[in-house]
Formats: sequence, C-alpha cells, structure tokens
Amino acid sequence: MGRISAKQLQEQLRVYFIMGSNNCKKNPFDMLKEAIEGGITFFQFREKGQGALSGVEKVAFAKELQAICQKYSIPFLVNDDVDLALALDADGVHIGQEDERADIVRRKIGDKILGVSAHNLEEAKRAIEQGADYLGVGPIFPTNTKTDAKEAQGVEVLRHLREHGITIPIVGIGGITVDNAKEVIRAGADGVSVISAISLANSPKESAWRLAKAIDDALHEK
Ligand SMILES: Cc1ncsc1CCOP(=O)(O)O
Ligand SMILES: C=C1C=NC(C)=NC1=N
Ligand SMILES: [Mg+2]
Repeated sequence: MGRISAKQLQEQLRVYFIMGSNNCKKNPFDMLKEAIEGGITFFQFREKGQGALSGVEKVAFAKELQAICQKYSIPFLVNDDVDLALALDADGVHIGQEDERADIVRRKIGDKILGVSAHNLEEAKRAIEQGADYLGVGPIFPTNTKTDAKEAQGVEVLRHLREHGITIPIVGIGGITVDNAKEVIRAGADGVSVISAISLANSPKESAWRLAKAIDDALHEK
C-alpha cells in the first residue's frame, strides 16, 4: 500500500471528527454513526481529560468505534497512544508537540497515517522533516474542549504557513463550527477538525451535514 499521497489525504481530511467518551452528550456509538451518515470523512479517537477511560475499558471502547469506522470506510486514527494504534492496527496516529517525537513514531508505525500538531512555522517544518503526513493547526478560535489549549491564533496562522511554502495537507482545529468553517478553508486549510460542533450537537447528523456542505462550498470557491 505504501504511504497515503498528499492529494488523497487532502481530499480525505475535509470533515475530520475527533471524539472521546467524555465529549459525548449521547451514546457515543450512535453519535459516530450519525456523524458518518452526516458526512464526516475522517475520525480520531481522542480519550483525554476529565473522566477519560483507561486500560481494557479504553481498548474495548476504541475497538467499537473502529468497527463502526471500518463498516463505513472512514479512516480511524488514535490520538497520542501509539501503542494502542498499533495494537488495533488503526489507520494512523495523531501526536502533539509534547508527545513522542514524530520521527520515532514514524519508525514505529511504518506507512500508517501520521498527523502532527503544529502552532507555528518552525514546528510545521520540523514535523514535515520527521515524516508527518498532515498537520493539525490551532487552536484557530477559542475552545473550551481542550482545557490546556494555547491562545487562539485566528486563521492568520494558516495563511502564514501557506505563504511560507508549507504545502502538506493541513486541518484547522479549535472552536470550529459551521459558521466559521469557510474562513478556515479560505485561509488555506484543506479541511477542519471538530469535537464539540458535532459531539455536543442535538443532531450530530445534521451538524456534520451542514459542516460538510460549508467545507465543500468553500473548496469549490478556491
Ligand atoms: C484537540 C484540540 N487541539 C487544539 S483545540 C482542540 C479542541 C477542539 O475542540 P472543539 O472543536 O470542540 O473546539
Ligand atoms: C491536538 C490536535 C490537533 N489537530 C488534530 C487533527 N488532532 C488533535 N488531537
Ligand atoms: Mg497529544
């Protein structure tokens, strides 16, 4: 199979839903199914923060989510936990600046998808050198979901990376909703990643659908 191409990933990353057990208002499995029916294109299991599962409970929960993604051919990535990603034969991992170094993770995961968080040009360049397939850049807007998130940077950071020759697939993250998603794409992101816009929505399906439509409209403007 080899590494996924940048072009393929650019298309796949458009509507990137991230979720863990503590982000959910309703049944997490029903929520993921609704989000998929609504039109998400990429999924990340992120089990972190207050009340996060661990050990065998976390593995069982992840397996259930992975099975739903596999049924609908949605890429299933694991946040932070590289060993869990390998144990599940996940499609890839996402790591932050404070996690294991990207080049070490790349050696562990082979051709699986590697996403790396980046907040500035230096971190972006280093992640690319160390084998990242895409960057998660943010927080773009203020967010309550990640309690230790850095200062919101606005869409300017996306424009700055593109103006300085960063061509790798990028998703914006942080406080993104259907109302601000288009400006994230216009500023240079290939897609958006969201937690609460879908996980706290009354209708995850409706929310995912509206987000997907906004992204596709913005991509067609380019
Ligand atoms: C994981 C993460 N990284 C930067 S902001 C954030 C949380 C995004 O959550 P939301 O989409 O609910 O703002
Ligand atoms: C912190 C993160 C930034 N970006 C993405 C895509 N996922 C994350 N967990
Ligand atoms: Mg991390």
